[in-house]
Amino acid sequence: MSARVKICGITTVEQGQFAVAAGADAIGLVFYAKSPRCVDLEQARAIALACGPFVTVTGLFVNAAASAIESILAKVPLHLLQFHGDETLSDCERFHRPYIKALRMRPELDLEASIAAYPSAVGILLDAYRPGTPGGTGETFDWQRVPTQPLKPIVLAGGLTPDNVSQAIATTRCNAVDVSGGVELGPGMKDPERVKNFIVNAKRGNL
Ligand SMILES: O=C(O)c1ccccc1N[C@@H]1O[C@H](COP(=O)(O)O)[C@@H](O)[C@H]1O
Repeated sequence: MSARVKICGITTVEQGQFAVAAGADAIGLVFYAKSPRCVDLEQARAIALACGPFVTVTGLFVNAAASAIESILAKVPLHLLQFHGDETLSDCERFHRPYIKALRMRPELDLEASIAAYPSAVGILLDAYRPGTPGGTGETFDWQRVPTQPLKPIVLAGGLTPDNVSQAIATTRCNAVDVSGGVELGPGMKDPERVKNFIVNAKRGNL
């Protein structure tokens, strides 16, 4: 099976459309004010509606207030929630939507126990750990740490690029990848060529 691909940090309708045209299975809208990729409600709604059916529109949150998430859900048609902070199981479950939980690969992280803590997640996203930054760092982690028989489907993230994504999939045997910085010209500016190459290389399958 070829890998599922999410292009995260889409900031314009045009970027959403070219990601979908290039074969993205999912796009990500960042609702985290400190990110250079943060979108407002109007932008987010326009992008979500422009992606067309059968594309998973994902909302990324970092320790957001429940009321803020509710306001976004009332306006923006999100299919999947991505919790990228320190959200607990009940924080993730309270919206009754499919969700993925991001775990940052701190050296001392008990990965098995951390995955088991989110039994209702549709997947667990593994990202690099940089102290003080919740994600989107453009940094990789040791792919050998990805479990070969995980309790939950794994989404691999962190520093992926068109050049390393095939190797990342071959090493981890994950069937979903997420990228932000590795397909950009600058923060928030997706590069159509890099997006296309990333998707081609991810979907080419394991090396
Ligand atoms: O993209 C962001 O700005 C962001 C901000 C805060 C938390 C997560 C964020 N992005 C997610 O981080 C990972 C790795 O991104 P990168 O490819 O290394 O740039 C990915 O899952 C993004 O969705």
